[in-house]
Amino acid sequence: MITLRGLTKRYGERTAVNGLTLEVRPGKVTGFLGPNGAGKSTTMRMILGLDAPSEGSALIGGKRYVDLVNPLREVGALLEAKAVHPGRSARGHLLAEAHTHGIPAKRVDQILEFVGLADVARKRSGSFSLGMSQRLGIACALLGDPETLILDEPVNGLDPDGVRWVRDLVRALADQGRTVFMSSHLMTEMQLVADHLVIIGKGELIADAPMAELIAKSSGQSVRFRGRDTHGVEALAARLASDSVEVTRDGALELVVRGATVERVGDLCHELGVRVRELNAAEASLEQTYMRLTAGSVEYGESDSLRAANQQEAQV
Ligand SMILES: Nc1ncnc2c1ncn2[C@@H]1O[C@H](COP(=O)(O)OP(=O)(O)OP(=O)(O)O)[C@@H](O)[C@H]1O
Repeated sequence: MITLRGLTKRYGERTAVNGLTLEVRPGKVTGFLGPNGAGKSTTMRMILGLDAPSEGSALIGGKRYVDLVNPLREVGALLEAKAVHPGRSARGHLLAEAHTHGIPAKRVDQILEFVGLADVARKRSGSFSLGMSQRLGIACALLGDPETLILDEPVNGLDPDGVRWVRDLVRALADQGRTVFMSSHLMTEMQLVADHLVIIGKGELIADAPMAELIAKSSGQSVRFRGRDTHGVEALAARLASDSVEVTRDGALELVVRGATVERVGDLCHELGVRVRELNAAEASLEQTYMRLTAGSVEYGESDSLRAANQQEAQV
């Protein structure tokens, strides 16, 4: 479990992270999202003791990183700018890490096999592609078999096979009861893998909720209707509009209805004799939810008032 309490980081006048209070729980994949510059990496660096908080605290299993007796065995991390000496081989790098932390060499070979780098284990890591470097970073994170994983953009640079491999890996790690905290800008990937989401913008917490709850809340009462003829579609649209329900046309035969339930739209179709091809509650994608929630937090985005409204909605 990772516990943040009022976690704040200021660089001079600039507040990169502002009063984050939240818990990242075991047994789940928690996605960490936010626009560029939102403060994700800074937060992760503070959890890992690489940056000192200006205020507040970041604890792993109740302890600050610096107080962990055997950090590599308790928390594994992949940070974007993983520093590996380019002249060192993957195996050499992992062996050095293992040696420092009392981990047997046998584990290094196991983990190289596991991440798919066994064949290139003795090559200079400076010659690695971005995807191979990511695998080496993941190997390093897993080396000590830690209870907590902190992964900054783990799928960055991976091909579709690699992306799927990371997805299955983080799922398995969470299913084993470990705490997995990962950032990514790839919304479709995050939607597939995360159970819970933490979203920040301009260093502040925007949302901290289960994925399903967040998406359901964002979709509101949106209903997608597809008719069989324009006459029926127009009759339904006119009736909904006269009842002050928000209706948007989406092509000749489709309507998106906000503020009415599927039952209500179904009843109206029955009443008006409108023929239906499709009628369902539309679920927003994570991408739509994310864009809406962070609209006021991107540097050249919409107004702060929209964000404030969204923040209120996101208190779920
Ligand atoms: N060492 C530093 N000195 C000064 N400002 C910094 C430093 N590190 C980060 N910042 C600033 O803090 C803010 C948060 O940066 P951070 O890298 O944590 O964001 P991020 O959410 O990880 O962004 P990205 O998605 O682009 O990686 C940014 O405005 C950044 O310019």
